[in-house]
Amino acid sequence: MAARGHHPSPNAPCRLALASKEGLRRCVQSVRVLNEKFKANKKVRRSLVHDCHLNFSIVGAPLYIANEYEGFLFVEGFARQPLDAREAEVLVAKVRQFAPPHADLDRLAEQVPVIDGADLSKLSDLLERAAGEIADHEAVASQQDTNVPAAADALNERSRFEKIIGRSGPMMEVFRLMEKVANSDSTVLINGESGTGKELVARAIHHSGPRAEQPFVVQNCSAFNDNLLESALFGHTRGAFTGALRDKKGLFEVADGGTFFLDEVGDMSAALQVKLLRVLQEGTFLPVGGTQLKEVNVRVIAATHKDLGELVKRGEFREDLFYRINVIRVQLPPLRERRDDMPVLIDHFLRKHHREGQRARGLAPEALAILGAYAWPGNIRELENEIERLLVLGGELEFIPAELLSSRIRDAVIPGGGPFISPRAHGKLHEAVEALEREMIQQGLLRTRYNKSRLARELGISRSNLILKISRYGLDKGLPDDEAEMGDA
Ligand SMILES: Nc1ncnc2c1ncn2[C@@H]1O[C@H](COP(=O)(O)OP(=O)(O)OP(=O)(O)O)[C@@H](O)[C@H]1O
Repeated sequence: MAARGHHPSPNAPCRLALASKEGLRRCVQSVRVLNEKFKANKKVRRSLVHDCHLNFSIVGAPLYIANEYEGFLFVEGFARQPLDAREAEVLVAKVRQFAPPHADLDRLAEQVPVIDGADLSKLSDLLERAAGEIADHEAVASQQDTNVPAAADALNERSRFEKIIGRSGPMMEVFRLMEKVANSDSTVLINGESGTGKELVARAIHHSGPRAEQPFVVQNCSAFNDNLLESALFGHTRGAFTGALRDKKGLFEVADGGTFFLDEVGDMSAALQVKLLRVLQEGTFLPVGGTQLKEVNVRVIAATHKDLGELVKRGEFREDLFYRINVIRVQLPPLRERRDDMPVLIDHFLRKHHREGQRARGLAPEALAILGAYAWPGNIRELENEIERLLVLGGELEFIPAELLSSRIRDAVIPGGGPFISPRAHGKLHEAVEALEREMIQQGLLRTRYNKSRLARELGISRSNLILKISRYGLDKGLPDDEAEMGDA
């Protein structure tokens, strides 16, 4: 609901930090923390304020419809008081991690909007009132449609891991293991290349276990330098370092009662590995600059694309920590080892990214063949991005043709980038001639933007003959109507 859509902030530091994928991820993650807080405490019906990874504030009001928490409305990207020199320096250092390499970071602090005490409480009231009005509106709407609760029940009855798509042998293994670990509290290590769904699996384990109503907190251990990561994970006390103007809770505290997903755990420094081991063994930690141990009850799910066993051998990862987090290991197979899942994944992403007015029902056989032969270094994330792109470019066609695939993918499968006409030196002559004819017509249709009269002229055949061939080769699926034909028909 309210927290689902995320739009670039007009605030300059946020905009720069949102320029990178990691920056966007961290921003979404900061907003999610507020969501988790609301979810964790259903008694909170007023606005809450939370600091994001850039130390800006986010104020959010929970949205309850028929007494069910549905999300929250929020405003983000402002400071509660003008930044002092040290805070400005910290801001620049943080933004630099995410901003494009040559971005101008001068005078960044001056561009931060400030919403102080009185205005902040007005803003909070406004958000609460807006949430109230949405709830009232929804209550009226749901009275008009008594079938809505039944539909919601039907949805809940579907598979526990329904967001994770896959039917291949390796994925069925993963689901079996997930079923086993979901109800336990044991630490889980998820191993897999980038984009194989590690975070998705961690979320699903959390949401199908007893901690589902508690926070799910994510931190990527390679996103920060050591000091910032330590402070993010364990918090700090006022005065712990220059610029630490107040006590700050760490994410382990935020995750208390819930699950902490530590991504890229293999990138943690030796010092932080010691602290993590202590939380795992004793449930306690010391905030930066603190003298009093804090106690938490957090389930840790760690992930890495690295071979931790190998890191242990090289002395880069503590052996005792390795054994502590490697209690249950979920190995996520790369896409190239589960090609049986490609059709269902493609179908899933076509539905997921379908926009109003698009007709695409699938990909043309050539496109599927090329996707099936590609090595997918970026795994499912890369496949999802490609399908989203194809829908933008060819969504108005019923079957998206291979010509619209990214040249990166086409070139990797067919060196030289096509065209897709490959001479056949064997087999029946009439079959080879037909294959060539089909390819020429298909590519011609794309080249002429489906102008059959022009293509018929180019091919030296009559328009009616071309139409017959188009239908014979099944190339009419997704073609615009004749009347809509553009150009000189
Ligand atoms: N089996 C799957 N079914 C549907 N979507 C998937 C599946 N696996 C991954 N995805 C989608 O692919 C994208 C990448 O997944 P995710 O972020 O979980 O991967 P990751 O392994 O954690 O990546 P990284 O290591 O780069 O952080 C997400 O949009 C996710 O929803």
